[in-house]
Amino acid sequence: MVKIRKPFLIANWKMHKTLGEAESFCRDFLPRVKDGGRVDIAICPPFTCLFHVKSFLASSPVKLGAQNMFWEEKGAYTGEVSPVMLVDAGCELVIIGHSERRIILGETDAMINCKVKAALQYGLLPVLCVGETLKERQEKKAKEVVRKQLQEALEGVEKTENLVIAYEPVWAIGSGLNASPEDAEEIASFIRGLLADWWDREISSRLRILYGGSVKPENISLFMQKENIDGALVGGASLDPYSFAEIVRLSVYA
Ligand SMILES: O=C(CO)COP(=O)(O)O
Repeated sequence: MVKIRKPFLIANWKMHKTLGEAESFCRDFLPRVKDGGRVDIAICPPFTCLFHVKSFLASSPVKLGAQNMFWEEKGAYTGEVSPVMLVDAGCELVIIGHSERRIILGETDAMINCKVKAALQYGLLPVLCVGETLKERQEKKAKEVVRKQLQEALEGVEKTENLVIAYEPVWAIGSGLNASPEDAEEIASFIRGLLADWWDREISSRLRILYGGSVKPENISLFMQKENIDGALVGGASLDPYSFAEIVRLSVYA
């Protein structure tokens, strides 16, 4: 199948890696992904490693991203990091609304909406995460939940191509239990349909929708073969340079 959208593979390291470990990853990973023409690749390290990782990415096609940010430019917000600071550290993208932040840290759809708007305002590509819990899936509410999360996150956001949506069912994250490629495709296609209704079909057909949740070299091709899945947001398997490089390689040839 020929897709018009370029595959996008994003490593979300979550709260893993010291400076030394990040450096060692870069030394092993970057020589394996020299050809950036056919796929977009990004690494999202913890804040403490951003600037250091950027120094290794200078001559590579790999982009730098953050895992979160606050929406204000500066001020008395102890512990927060602003979009301006992320751009300054070399970031091009930022993950917003990850389920771990929603569930463990109490992030609301309204906060996520502020973050999406701030990312766009400061020139960062928002990677907006949505996805249902196991209970919601069992109650057949997956689409309803995803629709509400998307609607609230994009409230007041002008139609734009500078957006990536990551469908990450909560029960598939870090569990080893990936969603079936068919279930993931059903939701990805639902998301594309919503964006076509809310914005327009042209923009919606160009937006990249990623799947996330227990992606590994053994299953990436199955997801990439689906019409509406344009890549993956990878947690655990992105911590190992060889496994993430293999995921990138397989995503191009699926
Ligand atoms: O949360 C994820 C990526 O953001 C997925 O994590 P795992 O790949 O470890 O399941």
